[in-house]
Amino acid sequence: AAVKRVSCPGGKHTTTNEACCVFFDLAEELQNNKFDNECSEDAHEALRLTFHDAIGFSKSGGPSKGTGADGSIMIFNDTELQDPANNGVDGAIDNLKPLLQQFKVTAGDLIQFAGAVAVSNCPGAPRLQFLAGRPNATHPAALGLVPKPEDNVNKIFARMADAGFSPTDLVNLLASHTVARSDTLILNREAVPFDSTPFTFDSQVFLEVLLKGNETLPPAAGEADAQVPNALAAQGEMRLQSDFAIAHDTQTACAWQEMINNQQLMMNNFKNAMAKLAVTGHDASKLIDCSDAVPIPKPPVGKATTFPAGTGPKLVQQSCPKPFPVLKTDPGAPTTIPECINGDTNIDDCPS
Ligand code: HEM
Ligand SMILES: [Ca+2]
Ligand SMILES: [Mn+2]
Repeated sequence: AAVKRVSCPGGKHTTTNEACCVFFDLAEELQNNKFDNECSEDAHEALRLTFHDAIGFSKSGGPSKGTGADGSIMIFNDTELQDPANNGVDGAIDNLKPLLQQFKVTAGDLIQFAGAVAVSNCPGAPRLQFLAGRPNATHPAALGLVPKPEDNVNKIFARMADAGFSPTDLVNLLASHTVARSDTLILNREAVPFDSTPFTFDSQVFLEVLLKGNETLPPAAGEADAQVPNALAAQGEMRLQSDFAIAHDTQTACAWQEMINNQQLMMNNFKNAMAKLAVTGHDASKLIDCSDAVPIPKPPVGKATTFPAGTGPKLVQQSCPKPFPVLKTDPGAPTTIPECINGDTNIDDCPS
C-alpha cells in the first residue's frame, strides 16, 4: 500500500510525516552554509560529534551518567568539554549550535542529522538512516565515557559494551576514520590524516592502519603518545594507537581485514552501525523516520583499494588468519597527501 505523503511548506518537498519538513530546510542550510556541499573539515567534525554525543551513555551507571544521543554535548558543552577525550569537538559545536536558534529541532536530532548530511558529501558513503524526536538532554553525560586513543583496547571494548556496542560494531563505526584528521594530537600540526584519502569514504584506512612503519610524529604538548609508527608518516599520515590495537585484536582483526577493498560491505556495515549509534539511549520505535531528508550521497569514486606508492604487501602486519586481499600498488614515488579537497597540498591554500 502506498504511504500517505504530506507536502511541506513551500511545496518543494513531500514527506511521510510533517515533523520531517524542518529537516529538509536544515539539510539545505547545512549543505550551503556549513559544509559547502563537500566532505570538508567541518563535515568531518560534524560526523565525529555524533559519536561523542551518543557514547555518553552507560548501561551499568544508569541514566544519571548520560542519556546517549541527546544533544548533551551541545547543551552542556561547558561541562562535557572538560573531558580531554572531547578535545577538538568544540569546532563542530560552535559551527552547529547557532542552528538551534534558527530551526525548531532538538540538539540530539541536530547532531545526528548533521552527521548524516555531512558524510553524504564524502564519495562512497552510505545514505544514513535518520530518525527524529530525541528529547533534549536534562543533564550532561559523566566525564570519562568517551574512549581515548591511548586507552587499552580491552578498556575500549568494555566501554563500548557498556554503551551497547560489540567489538564488531566498533570496527564498523571506525569506517568513519576514512574521512578523519587530527587537529590536537601532533605537535604544531593540524589536519593530520588517518589515511591517504581523507575526503573519500573508501577502505584505504583499513589497509593503511595495517602497514608497518618506523616513523612517528611528535605529540603535541601535554598529549599522550596516542599514535604508533606509520608507514606513511613521511607523507604526513598518522595512525591512532586505538585503531592499530583494534586492527590486531583477535576479536576484531578479521572484521577489520574484511573491509579492505570491499566498498559495499563497508557501506552496509557503517550504515547499520550508525543507525544503532544514532539512537543510543532511545526507543527507536518512538522516533519518526525522516531518512528521506538525508541527501543522496556522492557515489564511490570506483577506484580499488591500493597500496599507496612506496608501500606494498611486504609492509602488511596481518593478524587475521584468513588470506589477505590481493591489491595493486600505486606506481611511482611516494606522494604528498592533499590537505585540500581540490588536491592542494598546503592547507593554507585551501579555498574556503
Ligand atoms: C575507540 C574509539 C575512538 C577513538 C579512540 C577515536 C579517536 C579519535 C581521535 C583522537 C581523533 C582526532 C581528533 C583531533 O585530534 O582532532 C578522531 C577523529 C575522528 N573520529 Fe574518532 N575515535 C573513535 C571512534 C570514532 C567513531 C565511533 C566515530 C564515528 C562517528 C569517529 C569519528 C571520527 C571522525 C569523523 C574524526 C575526524 C574529525 C576531523 O577530521 O576533524 N570516531 N577520533
Ligand atoms: Ca579515505
Ligand atoms: Mn579536524
